[in-house]
Amino acid sequence: MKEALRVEKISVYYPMRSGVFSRVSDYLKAVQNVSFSLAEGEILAVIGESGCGKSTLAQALVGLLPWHSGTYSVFGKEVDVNSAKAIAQVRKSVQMVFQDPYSSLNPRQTIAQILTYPLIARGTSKSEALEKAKKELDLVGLPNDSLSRYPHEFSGGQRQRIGIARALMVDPKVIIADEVTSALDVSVQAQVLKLLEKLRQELGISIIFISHDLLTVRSFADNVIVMYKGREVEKGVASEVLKNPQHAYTKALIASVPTLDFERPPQVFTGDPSLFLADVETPTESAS
Ligand SMILES: Nc1ncnc2c1ncn2[C@@H]1O[C@H](COP(=O)(O)OP(=O)(O)OP(=O)(O)O)[C@@H](O)[C@H]1O
Repeated sequence: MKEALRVEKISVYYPMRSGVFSRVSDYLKAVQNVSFSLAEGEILAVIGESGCGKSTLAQALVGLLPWHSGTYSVFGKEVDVNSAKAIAQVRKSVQMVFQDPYSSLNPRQTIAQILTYPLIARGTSKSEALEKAKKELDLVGLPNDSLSRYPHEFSGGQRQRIGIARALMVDPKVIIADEVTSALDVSVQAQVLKLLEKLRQELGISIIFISHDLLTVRSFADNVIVMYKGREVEKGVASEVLKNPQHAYTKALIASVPTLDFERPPQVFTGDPSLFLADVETPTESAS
């Protein structure tokens, strides 16, 4: 299968500021040396506890955050990760759908304005953009009369569909879905997952699926990366990693979801958390 994305050793740091002049005094190393490859039509899950760097990774992949280091290729073409402009270009083929369907849509804009903006900004005519918006609304299962309505007139699941339709407006090859179901009811979650699966099947779209929900990841994703404190600790076929985890942290993560572990009774990890990183390469680069 063709490779959609290849990321080698991406690191993303947040500057920490202190003092009267708000100088950068240190860096928070939110993502450190994470590598992966994403094939066309693949669903790759990224899991790990809150704060482990999943959203930071996602945002860096679409140029919303600067890279500290690493290399990036998109459909075989190397991207200059030191150029914010070059990474922003990636958004022509890599689109992000955000966690919160309530705040990710501008409440003052109609759905028509929200959907057509990315195309009109690129020079497409209004009528052509509107035709495309109707097509994408149809694909995500919303009626055309949604176009004249505002985000508050829709349910959470419908808003998430609108978020997905907005991403689809530029015909992306990859969608990064950052916790797209976590704000939704269970039954609505299933509908959104079904929609993502349809996009993969019908359009061959690859999906990076960021989630806390290990049960969903086990059934939905092909492969998984497990992150802990900004680093990858384990990766592989999702069903295998979640059935037979090798790393102490993955085991602990799974143990916190007792229903996932059919073969062993529910257990709580009581070991030293620092052991999780014992077999992970320690980065040597400096933030300066
Ligand atoms: N804008 C920011 N400035 C400084 N630090 C940040 C910023 N955003 C996130 N962080 C920190 O970076 C680390 C990684 O955060 P991130 O949001 O990527 O984690 P996450 O795994 O997506 O968490 P969650 O599952 O809760 O969304 C955390 O320590 C977080 O506090």
